[in-house]
Amino acid sequence: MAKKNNNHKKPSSTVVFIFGGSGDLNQRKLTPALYNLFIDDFMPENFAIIGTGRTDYSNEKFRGHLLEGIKEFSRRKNDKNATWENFQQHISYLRMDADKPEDYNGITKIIDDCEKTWGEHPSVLFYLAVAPQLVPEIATNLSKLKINKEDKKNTRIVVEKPFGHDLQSAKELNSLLTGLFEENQIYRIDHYLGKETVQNILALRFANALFEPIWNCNYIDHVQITAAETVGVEDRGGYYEQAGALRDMVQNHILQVLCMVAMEAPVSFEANEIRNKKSDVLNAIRKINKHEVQKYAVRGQYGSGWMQGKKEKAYREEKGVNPESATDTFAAVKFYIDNWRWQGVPFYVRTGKHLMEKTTLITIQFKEAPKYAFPSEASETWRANRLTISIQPEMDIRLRFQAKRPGQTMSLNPVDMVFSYNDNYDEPQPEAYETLLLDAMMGNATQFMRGDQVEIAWEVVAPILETWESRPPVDFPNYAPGSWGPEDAEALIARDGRTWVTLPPKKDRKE
Ligand SMILES: NC(=O)C1=CN([C@@H]2O[C@H](COP(=O)(O)OP(=O)(O)OC[C@H]3O[C@@H](n4cnc5c(N)ncnc54)[C@H](OP(=O)(O)O)[C@@H]3O)[C@@H](O)[C@H]2O)C=CC1
Ligand SMILES: O=C1O[C@H](COP(=O)(O)O)[C@@H](O)[C@H](O)[C@H]1O
Repeated sequence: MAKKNNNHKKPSSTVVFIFGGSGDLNQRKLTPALYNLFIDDFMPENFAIIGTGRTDYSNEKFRGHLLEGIKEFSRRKNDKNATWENFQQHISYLRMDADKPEDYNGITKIIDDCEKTWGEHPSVLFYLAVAPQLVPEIATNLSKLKINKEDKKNTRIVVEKPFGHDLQSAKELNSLLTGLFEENQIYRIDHYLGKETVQNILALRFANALFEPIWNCNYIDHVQITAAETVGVEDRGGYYEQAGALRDMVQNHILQVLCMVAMEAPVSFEANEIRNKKSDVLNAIRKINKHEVQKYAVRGQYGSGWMQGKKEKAYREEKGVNPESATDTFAAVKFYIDNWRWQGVPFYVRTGKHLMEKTTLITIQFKEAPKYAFPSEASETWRANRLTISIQPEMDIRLRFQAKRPGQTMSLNPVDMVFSYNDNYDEPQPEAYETLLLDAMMGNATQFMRGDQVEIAWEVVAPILETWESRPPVDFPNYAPGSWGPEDAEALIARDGRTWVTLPPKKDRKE
């Protein structure tokens, strides 16, 4: 069991304002994350969490609403206890309408009160957990506050996804935000970057001399990234109709993960150094010609059907969804990165709702061993050297290689060497939002996206989006819930003589 390093820094005195305090994201993710940081002693001695919204909550009712969220959604399902009693005293609610400039006076008053009580000037984090159309109004009003004028260094704004709807709107939003704030005040969040296993990609690659020499087109045949979900769109049909799988997952989470796999070695973990290296990858992704979209990208939409013993509705029957919707609930794309390291190596990515398994998996498929002396009947499996990085729900890394099966004949079969987080570390893994909220409070923007990255990522998917929008699908719905998506997604990779990799069911895995 690996030993825990208990040396940690804490943020300085901080006031966290959560716009959308009464909303779903705060109840499910943000407050539970802050509570876990409190339990783990990462919160500063002086801190205040202020939820905002138009709902008429008293402080007490608001705290009760958040406690319900902790009980239901936190990795620590805490009942009312002494820790909660202590934590909740830091929480209050500010009723305000984000569209009314005069309501922002309440924010200044709270900051001034905290300063007086704590005897020091606090850092301020504005977390915008609201629909994207509210962001410009809120950001404009916040930029005018005294705190932003007097202390830009310690005033930060976190902007939730979606960051724009397309390249043009992302550019407009960037231009608005960077006109109001310094770039280093803006934290564009992508929660995948807060996942332990995603952050570990850099450790795996750059803290070991073992992998880096073979991490290139000389040794790697191809890379796969699967981000599959078993859930459908649930109650988010209204949002999802405007988004679709390519916008919701590929433009942000999957491209960010791809950057972690493909980037060059950073010289430091400074925010701009990491972001520069990621931007280099995004810039090197080959732009898909609109007339070739069909060759490189596949879209799908789930129909109705039985999944794990339950009858699931078709996407077109979900609440808030157009009965003739052309929105993609599945997307698969083949990317190429045109640089020295990755020339000719395809990166196959796929994501979708109502797929067979909840799994986020990265596969690094190495090339075949050079022609060797073993008789051809020794092995049925070619390309046996493979590294699979399970991001979630399992958290492990498997290195697959050939071994001789015991016996009198030379018979080879692939075996797995496994590193599992659970077997190696006894402390629980922090959730992504814990890591990212702590980083934002500490002023560490390394795992947040810079404006240019978001724009390049939109440029990468733009030809696909535009082609799909101009040519409505003729075959939707085209996959059944509980499958691995449309057949065309199998064809996308099979045409190249490859197949999608999934882990065997847990019960059949040899750990
Ligand atoms: N929920 C999730 O799991 C995820 C959400 N996100 C993103 O986070 C953001 C918020 O999502 P979510 O929490 O689900 O949305 P909700 O619809 O649950 O919450 C929206 C919030 O905005 C507030 N609000 C709306 N209009 C106003 C206004 N005029 N003035 C003040 N407050 C207002 C609402 O408060 P009130 O009604 O009290 O005014 C409510 O607190 C979205 O951008 C979403 O894409 C991102 C990843 C996951
Ligand atoms: O941002 C989003 O991510 C979730 C998937 O997140 P995960 O951490 O559970 O993998 C996805 O369900 C949602 O549609 C999307 O907006």
